Amino acid sequence: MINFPLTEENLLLRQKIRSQMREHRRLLSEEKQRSAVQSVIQHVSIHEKISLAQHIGVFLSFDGEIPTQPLIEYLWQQNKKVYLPVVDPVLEAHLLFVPYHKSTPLIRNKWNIFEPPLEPTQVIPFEKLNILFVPLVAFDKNGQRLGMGGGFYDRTLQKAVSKGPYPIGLAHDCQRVNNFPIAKWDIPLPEIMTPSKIWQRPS
Ligand SMILES: Nc1nc2c(c(=O)[nH]1)N(C=O)[C@@H](CNc1ccc(C(=O)N[C@@H](CCC(=O)O)C(=O)O)cc1)CN2
Ligand SMILES: Nc1ncnc2c1ncn2[C@@H]1O[C@H](COP(=O)(O)OP(=O)(O)OP(=O)(O)O)[C@@H](O)[C@H]1O
Repeated sequence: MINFPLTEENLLLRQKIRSQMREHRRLLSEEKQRSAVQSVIQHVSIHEKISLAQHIGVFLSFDGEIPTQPLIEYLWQQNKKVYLPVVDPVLEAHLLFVPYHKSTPLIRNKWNIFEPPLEPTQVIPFEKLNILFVPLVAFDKNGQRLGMGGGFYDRTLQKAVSKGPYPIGLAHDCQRVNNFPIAKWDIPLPEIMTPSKIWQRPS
């Protein structure tokens, strides 16, 4: 459902889908969350692009997202370098990526999401990332995504269109919807991993 520009009604529909999907994922049991990340690690372990990658952007989960810490530990074991997003204090609604090691201290940002402290000298040039795992709230079979509504990853993905990391969405199966109103700034993902399968964007 493409809509340029979004009508008031469609903006409201996007909001409604966001709150429903956030509630669904928050209601998943701890057991379901634990098995979700183990299934994702299985997909990751046989993923060719990931096996070739050196620098991988991930995120620290909140609000019922697939818990990424076990995935990060798996990537560390594979000798991958892992990076986390930090909200850019200068460029509004942009993300910077900084290294994440076992000993990196973490602080809560204004949404209670853990972030490493921002050391400007540590920021990796975005195009050096090979893979970027992307959080999302809802997705469809064409790779369209709805995020938290801040536009952070839309802006980040725009930078990845021509050069930069290969983006892979990460979500629970229950976050898939048949369709939702798409905005002109929404950038579809080539691939979305859920516990049950990898959704490839049809070409
Ligand atoms: N784990 C993780 N980290 C992430 C994201 C994410 O989706 N997941 N983000 C992906 O973009 C960015 C954070 N974006 C966020 C945007 C809005 C809200 C939020 O809670 N908004 C309030 C409403 C705020 C308002 O409108 O005043 C809410 O929904 O209750 C949280 C995070 C960067 N880090
Ligand atoms: N590439 C962009 N450049 C400038 N503004 C943008 C861009 N992408 C999104 N925005 C703005 O950001 C706001 C939020 O966008 P949207 O509702 O699509 O966020 P989202 O995809 O849910 O969030 P996120 O990308 O952080 O997960 C919109 O008002 C939109 O105008």
